[in-house]
Parts: sequence; structure tokens; C-alpha cells
Amino acid sequence: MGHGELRGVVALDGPSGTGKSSAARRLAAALGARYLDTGAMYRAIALAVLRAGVDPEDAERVAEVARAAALEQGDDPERSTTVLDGADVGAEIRGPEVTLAVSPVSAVPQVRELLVARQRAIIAAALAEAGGIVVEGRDIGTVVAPDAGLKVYLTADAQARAQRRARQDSASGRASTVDATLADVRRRDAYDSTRAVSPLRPAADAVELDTTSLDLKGVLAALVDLVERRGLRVVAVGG
Ligand SMILES: Nc1ncnc2c1ncn2[C@@H]1O[C@H](COP(=O)(O)OP(=O)(O)OP(=O)(O)O)[C@@H](O)[C@H]1O
Ligand SMILES: Nc1ccn([C@H]2C[C@H](O)[C@@H](COP(=O)(O)O)O2)c(=O)n1
Repeated sequence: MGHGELRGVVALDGPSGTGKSSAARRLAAALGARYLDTGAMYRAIALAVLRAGVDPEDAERVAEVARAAALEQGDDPERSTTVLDGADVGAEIRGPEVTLAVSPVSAVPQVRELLVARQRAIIAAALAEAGGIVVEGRDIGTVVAPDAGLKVYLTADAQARAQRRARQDSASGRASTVDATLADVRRRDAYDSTRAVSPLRPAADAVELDTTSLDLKGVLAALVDLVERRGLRVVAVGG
């Protein structure tokens, strides 16, 4: 068992742009835990589908590509890596082509089955090695880790989320407008929450946290408070 302060699994779910990745990474780093970005795994499979020249809506061929892809998702909160077929694709999976393809790809039941099994294996290894892990996505509290010690469902106004995403795009040199980003955010929310398998929704026992008027420091403070109230934070003894 490692010396992190978090014991067990924290599940962070919610729609696109609510701050799951930013908050999960910071929480894991603050509590000496591992961090798993499950969206990056779906994005990597979407990239493999595009590279193979397969239509993201062709479920059968998408499942074949997913089975053949060699995917390694890291769980270090200081440096979250996504390696596809031997190369780091961390930047490429954030591009607009992958963002457009990822919703249909992630709706394919065989893709979900494959990735959920891998996510559970990563979580089990992290618990054994570090004692705690923060996992973020769309179905963590409902499907991947239904026994998580804390489940948080992040929300924020679509307008605020689009503004955040447009700022992020412009900081990374990608041209986008708030209107176009808002349309994309709404498209993905609709697709992700209406698909047949594991649709985006809060777990019955999730705590909802609206981040619209919170900055990232405020979100982190609220999460640490929830972790402490659940008794999931242990203070390491000795050095
Ligand atoms: N509370 C906040 N206040 C201001 N900016 C924020 C806040 N939360 C996140 N952001 C910014 O919004 C952008 C999107 O955040 P992030 O990637 O963490 O969201 P996400 O929920 O993981 O989105 P996705 O599901 O689409 O990957 C980032 O640029 C991040 O810095
Ligand atoms: N557990 C998950 C994580 C992600 N997805 C899908 C739905 C998202 O639109 C897409 C990309 O995720 P993001 O990187 O934006 O968090 O992947 C999912 O279905 N289940």
C-alpha cells in the first residue's frame, strides 16, 4: 500500500467542460493518489478509428479497431499519458476531428465493455499500489466503480462551459468561437446522455456540485471537504 492520503475511489462524472479533468487531477495530486482520465481512453480509440479510415458510426468495424488497438493509459496526476500503438497521442486526441468522432465511438457496446474492463484493472492496481485513485468520466459512479467511496457529479451552465473550452482552445492555439464551442458542448451532452448503453447520468448516491460560479481552487476545496466528510482522507503517520 502506498503513502497517499486518499483511501479508496473517488468517482467524478458530469457533462463536457464542467471541469472533471482539471479537478480530478488536482485532487489526486493533493492527496497523493492516482488519477484516471477515462475520456482519454475513448478518445484514443476514436483516433484509432479515424486512422484506420473507418466510419465512426460503423459499430461493427469500430469494435474491430478497438480490439486491435494497443492502448496504455497512465495514472500519474502530474503527467497523464495516453499511448496508442507505441506513440504518445495526448495532444492529438484533443483535436476537433477526434472530438467529433468520440461520441459515436463511445456509444458502441463492445468498445465500452473493453474499456470498462481495462479501467477496472487500472483502478484495482492503483488501489493496491497507492491506496487511492480519482477517476473521471461519464459512467464511473454508475458502471465502472459503483462501490466508489465518494461519487461527485459536476455540473455548470452550458454557456460557462463553452467559454472555458473556447479559452482553452485559444490558449492551445486552436481557433474557436464561444458559439461554435457551445454548439459542440450541447451536441456532445445530447449524444452522451441519450445513448442506449451507460448514458451520462448522475448515480443515485452522487453528490451534485455546480461549478458555474466556482474557480478551480473553489472546486478543489469543495472536493477535499467531501473526501474528509466521508472519512476517505487518512493522515500518514511517520515519514
Ligand atoms: N471552475 C472552473 N473555473 C474556470 N475554468 C475552469 C473551471 N473548471 C475547468 N475550467 C477550465 O475549463 C476547461 C475545461 O475543463 P476540463 O477539461 O477540466 O473539463 P472536463 O469536464 O474534463 O471536460 P471534458 O469532459 O470535455 O474533457 C479547462 O480549460 C479548464 O482549465
Ligand atoms: N467514462 C466515459 C468517458 C468518456 N466518454 C465519452 C463521452 C465523451 O464525449 C468522450 C470524451 O470524453 P472527454 O475527454 O471529453 O471527457 O468520451 C464516455 O462515454 N464514458
